[in-house]
Amino acid sequence: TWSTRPQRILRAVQQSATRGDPRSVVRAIDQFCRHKEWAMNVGDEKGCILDSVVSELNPSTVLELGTYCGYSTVRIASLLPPHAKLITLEFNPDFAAVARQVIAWAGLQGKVQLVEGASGDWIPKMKEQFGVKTFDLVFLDHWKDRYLPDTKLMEECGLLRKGSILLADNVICPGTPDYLEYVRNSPRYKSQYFKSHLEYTKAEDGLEKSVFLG
Ligand SMILES: O=C(NC/C=C/[C@H]1OC[C@H](O)[C@@H]1O)c1cc([N+](=O)[O-])cc(O)c1O
Ligand SMILES: [Mg+2]
Repeated sequence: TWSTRPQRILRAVQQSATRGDPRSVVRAIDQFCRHKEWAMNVGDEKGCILDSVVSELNPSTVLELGTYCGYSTVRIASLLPPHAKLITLEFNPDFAAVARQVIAWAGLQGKVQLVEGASGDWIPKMKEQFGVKTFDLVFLDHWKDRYLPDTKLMEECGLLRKGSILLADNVICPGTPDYLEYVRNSPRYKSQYFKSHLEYTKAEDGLEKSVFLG
C-alpha cells in the first residue's frame, strides 16, 4: 500500500476530526484503530486512566517518551493548565512528522514541544536546551527496554523531584519486567498498578503510576 499506518491515521484525523477540537482528534484515532487498523496508541480505556492522573496532578512540566502519532500527546496537552508545557520525544522521524500534524490539527502546538531523537541522548540535555528544572509528570511509552535506563538517567540528571510522577504504559503487554521490579522494590518510589487492557483488545495490560520520593 502506498501509505504508512501513521499516514492513514493522520488522514482519518483530517477527514473526521474538527480542527482545534482535541477530543474529536482522540475520537477519530480511536474509531480508526478500533474499526480499521490496530495501532499502538495508549487507547481509550488506558487513556481515561491517563486523563485522570493528569487532571488530578495538574502538572506544569510534562515529559512524554515515545510520541508515535501524538494520540497521548493530544490527550495530555488538552488537560494542561494555560502556561504548562509538554515535551515529547520521538526517535522515528516518520512518526514525528505525522505527530506534528496531528498535534497541530488539535490546535495544541503552542503547548507541545516535539523533539526528534533518542531519549538517552536528550534527557541529559533537557535543562540546558529547554530550561526545564524538574518534571512534574513523565509518561513512558517508548521502547520497553528503555524505561529502566531512562528512569535511572532522569534520576541522575536531577530531573525528578519529591512528588514527581512516572506513569508507564504497557507494563504487562508487551511488558517492562525490569522497570516494574525496580519501581516496585526501590525505596525511592511508591508504586501503584492500574489494571486495564491492551489498546483496542481484550488482552490484559495496565499503567504503573510511581511517585518519586526524593
Ligand atoms: O512498542 C511499543 N511502543 C514503543 C514504540 C516504539 C517506536 O516508537 C518510538 C520509537 O520511535 C520506536 O520506533 C508498543 C507496543 C505495543 N504492542 O502491543 O506491541 C503496544 C504499545 O502500547 C506500545 O507502546
Ligand atoms: Mg504504549
